[in-house]
Amino acid sequence: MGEAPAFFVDDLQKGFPNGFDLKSKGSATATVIGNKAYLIGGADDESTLSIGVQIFDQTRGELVHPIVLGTIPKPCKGHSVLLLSEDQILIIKRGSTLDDCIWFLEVDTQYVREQRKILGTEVVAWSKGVRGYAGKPVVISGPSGVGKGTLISMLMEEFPSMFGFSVSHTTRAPRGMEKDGVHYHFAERSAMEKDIKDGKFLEFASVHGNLYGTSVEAVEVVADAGKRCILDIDVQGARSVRASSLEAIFIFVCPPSMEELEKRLRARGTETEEQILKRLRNAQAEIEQGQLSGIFDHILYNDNLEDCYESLKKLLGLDGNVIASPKSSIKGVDLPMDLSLSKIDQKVIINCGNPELKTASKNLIVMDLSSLKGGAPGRTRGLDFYAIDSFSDCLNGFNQLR
Ligand SMILES: Nc1ncnc2c1ncn2[C@@H]1O[C@H](COP(=O)(O)OP(=O)(O)OP(=O)(O)O)[C@@H](O)[C@H]1O
Ligand SMILES: Nc1nc2c(ncn2[C@@H]2O[C@H](COP(=O)(O)O)[C@@H](O)[C@H]2O)c(=O)[nH]1
Repeated sequence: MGEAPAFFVDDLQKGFPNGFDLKSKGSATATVIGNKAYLIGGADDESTLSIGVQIFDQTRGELVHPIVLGTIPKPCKGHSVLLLSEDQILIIKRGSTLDDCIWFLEVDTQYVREQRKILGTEVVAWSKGVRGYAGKPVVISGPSGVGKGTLISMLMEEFPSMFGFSVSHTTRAPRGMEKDGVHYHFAERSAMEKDIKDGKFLEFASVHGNLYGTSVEAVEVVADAGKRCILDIDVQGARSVRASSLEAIFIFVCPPSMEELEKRLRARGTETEEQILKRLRNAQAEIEQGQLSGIFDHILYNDNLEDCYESLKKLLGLDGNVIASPKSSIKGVDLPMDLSLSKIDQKVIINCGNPELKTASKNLIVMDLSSLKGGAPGRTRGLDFYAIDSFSDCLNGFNQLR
């Protein structure tokens, strides 16, 4: 037998701890984890309600305003919460489409703990649930001129619906054909430094005299499109991502020789002589680190471009046996304003209680937590929904799996 429904979460909303002013018009929810109550929501006006987060520390009797990382959900007309674990709260936006209704507030995951240490204050992080089964992000590193950009362009051209490029920020000047927002977000150093301080970057590094970095948003945008994210970053950046909680595949691209690397850099014709020399000086150390640091899962040698591209596809599982993503069962539904949530083992059941639910005669929508991957920093991938007639369908299905 599976477990009985854990609880109906809306009950939580009735019992705020005493001793503080919630400043809400009755739309906020409180979820208690240990000695902390996470207060989510608050009124902007009568119709749309922003989803702010405050923490009431019951031990100290203090209301804390945490640093909130990740993209904050857009205001909505109301929300429901469900405590998933000691480190994560599920938020369902009422009256939203299934593509924008599932959000996770991480309160004590590995990422949040790391950020709390770095930022020295209370931190929470949002991660939006996105549909689709895109694989782990792919980090590609290697010395300047080795051909990373060329390989990535080939991949994106052959598999446009599968991969999306993480557009980095940089303080370097654009090259002739480069477009802001496409190749890079070209940024002022002071603005970028402020954003780094505010926790908006997954990683950053000083490379060849300029600042480069991957914003959390850059990775989220790709996941929102249901695509697999590709990051073209230097070895220091790869090291930071490896140390972070973003699960990724790490690939290092090596040149056949330093002479060939120099030839490619010069032939590209995008750098001054001084910059070429700087990049070549840095290349030697990067190649050593790439091969010996243990950061990378795979090393590719880019001698012949076509051969190297074939090897890249092979290690990404793209050599002819592309597995089709499972199709989501429900599409195009708007969740009603009036819903309740329950949890049976790894399944969250959204009770829409509305026979006029547009897609189906069924009022119970199931979301399977066991298929979820990723999380902050970035999106929570692998979201899928299906409809059932009754709670017993869920229990039966669950029993059959055992
Ligand atoms: N296997 C190869 N053989 C010959 N030329 C190549 C090969 N791969 C890439 N190139 C060429 O080398 C040059 C550098 O490639 P690319 O710009 O992709 O390097 P990169 O690693 O992205 O560099 P950076 O880190 O500076 O952005 C380009 O002109 C590209 O056409
Ligand atoms: N750590 C990071 N490194 C990055 C990022 N974006 C690019 N890069 C690396 O910088 C060098 C130089 O790039 P170029 O476009 O000026 O030739 C190259 O090795 C890139 O991989 C980033 O966001 N973070």
